[in-house]
Amino acid sequence: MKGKISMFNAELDFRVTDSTLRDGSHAMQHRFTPGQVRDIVAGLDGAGVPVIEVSHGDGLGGSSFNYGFSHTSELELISVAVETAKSAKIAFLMLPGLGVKDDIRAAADRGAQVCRIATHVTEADIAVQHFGLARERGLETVGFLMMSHSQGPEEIARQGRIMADAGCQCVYVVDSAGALILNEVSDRVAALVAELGTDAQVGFHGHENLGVAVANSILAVRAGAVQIDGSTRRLGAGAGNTPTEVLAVVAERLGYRTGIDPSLMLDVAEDVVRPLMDDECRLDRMAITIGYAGVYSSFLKHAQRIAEQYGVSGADILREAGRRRLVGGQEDQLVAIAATLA
Ligand SMILES: C[C@H](O)CC(=O)C(=O)O
Ligand SMILES: [Mn+2]
Repeated sequence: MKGKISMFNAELDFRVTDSTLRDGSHAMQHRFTPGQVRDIVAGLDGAGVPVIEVSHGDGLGGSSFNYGFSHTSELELISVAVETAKSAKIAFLMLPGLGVKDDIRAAADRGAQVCRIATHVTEADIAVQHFGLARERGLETVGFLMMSHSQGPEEIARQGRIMADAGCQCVYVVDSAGALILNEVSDRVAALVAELGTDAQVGFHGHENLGVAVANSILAVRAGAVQIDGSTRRLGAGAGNTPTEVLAVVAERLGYRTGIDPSLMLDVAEDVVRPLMDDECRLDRMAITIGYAGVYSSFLKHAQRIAEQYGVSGADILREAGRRRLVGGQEDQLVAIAATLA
């Protein structure tokens, strides 16, 4: 089933999905409460953010010993988000294998409207049946090619074609490691745009580990991306994501229509999200090392904890993880690296 696109961006130059309540879950060690979800969704919705993603940081089914247990079940959080949002669509993320098809059904039953399915950048084929199911259920579909820095434009285009042919309506270049810099984003986005034509849209999800997430996002738009992810106050894995409030201001300055009111967005960042954050998402030695070494951003909290347990350098663990080209799901190997270093 090809993903003929509905014109959901007709009045926007690009559509922002705010991932505070999903990617930010990594930074909050998956401890979001129903009250926090209600406050953040109300704020983002009021500021005009069109799509809000809610899930465990590692997607549906992520709550586990390996990834960290959720404070509140993500299905409950999705219900709260759906009840609270007046205009915004609620999205969820799932990684095939971590989540299963019943999770997609359950999220749809709770009223979520956008299904985002993430695979490692070379493994789009594991999501084929999930895109099919999501389309059958009338969900809008998005495909995440994670760790996109690790493959060149040609391979990204090939993997995007697999997703689009399976029913994915927007394929994202996902800079999971925050390792891509400027033209490295444009080249990948442009290759997807050329491959997919009108079969599917193209999106970009950035991380701030090398300090260029907003610039990367704008370059993605210039290369043809029409969906861009952000996270309020950058709350996300590693040094966090493209800050939604900055993206809203920069977009307005550049004349792009996002539907987001920058002033209201600044209020949400400062008055709603900042007070509930455990800590700022710092652009420090470990976060920068993640971008530099090309490591999955959500390894940060795991590496910090394991470094302390073993009395070794967190940055050394991350450098070795980059050398071994670890991918999401291999969090346990950080322990093996720490043990060797110790
Ligand atoms: C499951 C990951 O956290 C998805 C994501 O946001 C990324 O790869 O980046
Ligand atoms: Mn991310």
